[in-house]
Amino acid sequence: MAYRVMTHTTPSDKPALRRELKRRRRTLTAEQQKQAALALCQRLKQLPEIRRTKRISLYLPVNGEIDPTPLIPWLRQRRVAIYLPVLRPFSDNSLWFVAYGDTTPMVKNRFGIAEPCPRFAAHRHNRLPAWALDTLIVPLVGFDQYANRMGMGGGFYDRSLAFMRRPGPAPSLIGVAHACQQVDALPIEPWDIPLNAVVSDTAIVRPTNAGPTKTG
Ligand SMILES: Nc1nc2c(c(=O)[nH]1)N(C=O)[C@@H](CNc1ccc(C(=O)N[C@@H](CCC(=O)O)C(=O)O)cc1)CN2
Ligand SMILES: Nc1ncnc2c1ncn2[C@@H]1O[C@H](COP(=O)(O)OP(=O)(O)OP(=O)(O)O)[C@@H](O)[C@H]1O
Repeated sequence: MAYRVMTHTTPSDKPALRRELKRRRRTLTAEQQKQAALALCQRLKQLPEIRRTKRISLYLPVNGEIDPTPLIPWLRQRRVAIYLPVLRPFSDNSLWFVAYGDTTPMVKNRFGIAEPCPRFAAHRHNRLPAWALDTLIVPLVGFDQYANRMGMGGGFYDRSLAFMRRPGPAPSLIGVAHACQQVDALPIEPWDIPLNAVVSDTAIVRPTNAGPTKTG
């Protein structure tokens, strides 16, 4: 069951809503987290976008985020190349996507999230810009029934995905979150890039014509 609180959210409520949703996921037990991760990955494996992916980005979960990593063995079996988001050095809150394997050297970034180390990421052949991926698994703090998203608030994904506004490559964007991170309606910001779907441990949400559009 999705929680339903804080309807009719206005942009000024965003920081409070973000705090509340981050708090909710931190209260889940280790067992609940494990079950949610498995249920999430079962759903992800059914998605056409994931079944045809060749180059996908995932993330390593922190602070109660739902864990997409049980998908990794299945992806490796299918010879899918796996990438992780890395904070781009000398750039304004945008991301690179760096190849991730068993032997990739890792360090913690300034948010305490493990990522491939800068020396590894510095080699061009180890990384891709977002437009060169075919699928991105996007970590969400919140989502609604129209597949609108709320992230950590840094604008990292929005900035890295700004190319989606122009003609050209358009990777599939799959948001993931716990069911308890669903709210009735999220405020839509002009810079928001629409997702193809949100997948939780209990549902797959696709944007519909019935919902608000995100054209700003
Ligand atoms: N697991 C994971 N990796 C990810 C993201 C994410 O949301 N989840 N990102 C998605 O953008 C990027 C990192 N973006 C982030 C943006 C803000 C905060 C943040 O404000 N964190 C703490 C403060 C921690 C600190 O300053 O030490 C907070 O929650 O208050 C963290 C990560 C790339 N990697
Ligand atoms: N394409 C962009 N160019 C410049 N600034 C941007 C862009 N996209 C978002 N921002 C800025 O990033 C900040 C955070 O945006 P928002 O609160 O929507 O984050 P979010 O969607 O929750 O985070 P994220 O994208 O990291 O998941 C805003 O102040 C916004 O102005």
